[in-house]
Amino acid sequence: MTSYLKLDHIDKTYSRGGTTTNVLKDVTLEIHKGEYVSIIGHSGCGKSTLLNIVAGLTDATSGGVLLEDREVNSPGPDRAVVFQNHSLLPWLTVYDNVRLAVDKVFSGTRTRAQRHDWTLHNLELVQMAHAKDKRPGEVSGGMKQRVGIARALSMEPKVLLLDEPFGALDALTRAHLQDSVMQIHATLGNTILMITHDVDEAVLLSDRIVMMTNGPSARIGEVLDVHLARPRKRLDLVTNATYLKAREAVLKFLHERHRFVEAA
Ligand SMILES: Nc1ncnc2c1ncn2[C@@H]1O[C@H](COP(=O)(O)OP(=O)(O)OP(=O)(O)O)[C@@H](O)[C@H]1O
Repeated sequence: MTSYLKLDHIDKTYSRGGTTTNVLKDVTLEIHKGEYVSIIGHSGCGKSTLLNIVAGLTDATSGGVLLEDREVNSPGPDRAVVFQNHSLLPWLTVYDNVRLAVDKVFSGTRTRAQRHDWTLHNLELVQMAHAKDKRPGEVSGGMKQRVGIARALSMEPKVLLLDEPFGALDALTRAHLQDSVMQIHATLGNTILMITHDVDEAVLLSDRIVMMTNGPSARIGEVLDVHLARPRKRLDLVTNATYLKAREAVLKFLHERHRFVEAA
C-alpha cells in the first residue's frame, strides 16, 4: 500500500516570553487510504498540536504534511476536523449548519437541489435528519457531535481529523457514536486520524494505534497494529484474546511512560 497522508519529520517549538518549548520532535507517520489511525498519549504531549498541523491550523517549525504527495500547510476542505466541543453555529439550524459547509465546497459544482439532497444525506448518515430544523441549543451533546461529524463528512474530505470527538460525552452516548463512526468508516472507507485518551476506544476503532511519548519533545514511541477483523462488535471483543492483548500493550506503554514522569 502506498502512503496517502504523510507526516514528514515534524518538529514543533512554541516560543513565548523568551522561552522556547519543543513540543514535537521528529514525528514521521505514513497513513494509507482508508486507514483508521488513532493517536494516544498523556495529556499535554502534543496530540492536538500534531492534529492542528495536519489540519493546517498550526504551522510546523520544521517538516511538514503531504496529502497524496502534495504539501498541505493551510486549512482546506480536504482535511475536515471534528473537535471535542462541537463548533456549530448556535443561530443556525442543524440543517443550515451542514448546508453552510456544503455550499462552501460545492456551490460551483452542484445545483441547489443536489446540495439540498447531499445535506440531508449526510444528516441521515449520522441519524440526525429528524432534527434538521432544531438549533444546536435544542439537541443533546451527542446529537451536536453527530451534526459536527455530518458537517465534516459533507465536505467529502480526503482525511477526517477527529480531536477527541467523544471526549465530552457520557459512556452510553459515546458507545453509540463510536458505533456510528465505525459504520460510516465501513460504508465510506474514509481515511481517519483520531486523537483519544481512551484505550478501549483506540483499540475498538483503529487499524493502528500511534503511541506518543511524554513531552516536551514528544515523539512516536510505538505503533501498534490492531489485527481485529471488521465489523467489530464491542460485546464480542470483551473476551477476544487479540483485543485484550492490544489493550494490554497500550496500557503498558502508557503506564510505563507515566511512571517515568512520576520518577522524573
Ligand atoms: N499556542 C501555544 N503556545 C504555547 N504553548 C502551547 C500552545 N499550544 C499548546 N502549547 C503547549 O504545547 C504542549 C502540547 O499541547 P497539546 O494541546 O498539543 O497537547 P495534548 O496532548 O493535545 O493535550 P491534551 O491531551 O491535554 O489535550 C503543552 O505543553 C501546551 O501547553
